[in-house]
Amino acid sequence: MVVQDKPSSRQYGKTMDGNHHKAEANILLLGALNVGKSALTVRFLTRRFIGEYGDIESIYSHIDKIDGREISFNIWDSLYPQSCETTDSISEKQLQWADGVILVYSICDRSSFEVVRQQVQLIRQSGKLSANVPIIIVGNKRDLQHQRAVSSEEGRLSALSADCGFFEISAAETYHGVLLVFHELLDLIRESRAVKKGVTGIKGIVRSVSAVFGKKRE
Ligand SMILES: Nc1nc2c(ncn2[C@@H]2O[C@H](COP(=O)(O)OP(=O)(O)OP(=O)(O)O)[C@@H](O)[C@H]2O)c(=O)[nH]1
Repeated sequence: MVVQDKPSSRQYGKTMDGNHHKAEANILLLGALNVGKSALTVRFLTRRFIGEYGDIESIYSHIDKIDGREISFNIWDSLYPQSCETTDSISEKQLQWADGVILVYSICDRSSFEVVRQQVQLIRQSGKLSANVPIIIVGNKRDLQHQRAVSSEEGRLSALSADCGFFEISAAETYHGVLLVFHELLDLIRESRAVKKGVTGIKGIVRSVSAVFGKKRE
């Protein structure tokens, strides 16, 4: 694992013509304070849950092998700005950098769910190219059922209405759920790149048909 301390679009972003010449995905994690963004990142990178993470904003680089192919993940674990209005909680630079976004809330913290709802609107209504960026909404801390403040249905519906993927997971309890989130986002990123190039693979067609007929994808 290589820890990068300074987000840099020159180092990790797309090339000047917007193409990626190697299998690389820039993934931006957003969401309110204390929802588990760092826990998710560290779980994905190390398979471990260490409990306390500190307030560090970093880009982590990690190479993974998926279906026999090497893919380089760059993960921007962001800090929710405490002093800003929610409307300023995502920077232009972050959105330009990101190939895909994971929006995290805690199922026990209603206000963190509202932050995600605002952030998804902010992205989708930005009127920029990045408005169509693939997004997955994640309800974390699923292990804390007794403190649940947001139902699964509500989370799922919000995601559906903004054309986002949706997962409920516990970064504390399992690695598998976290892995699924990143792999699903990678699939969406690949589809989005194929659509931009005018090529829609069989998987994309299956997804479109599934969406029309309401088949669950999880
Ligand atoms: N029970 C439970 N606790 C979790 C889970 N994920 C994270 N936590 C705890 O929630 C707290 C916040 O986790 P972080 O990963 O630091 O959250 P963050 O969103 O990165 O927080 P900031 O850096 O403040 O923005 C820590 O005490 C974690 O141990 C989970 O799935 N279940």
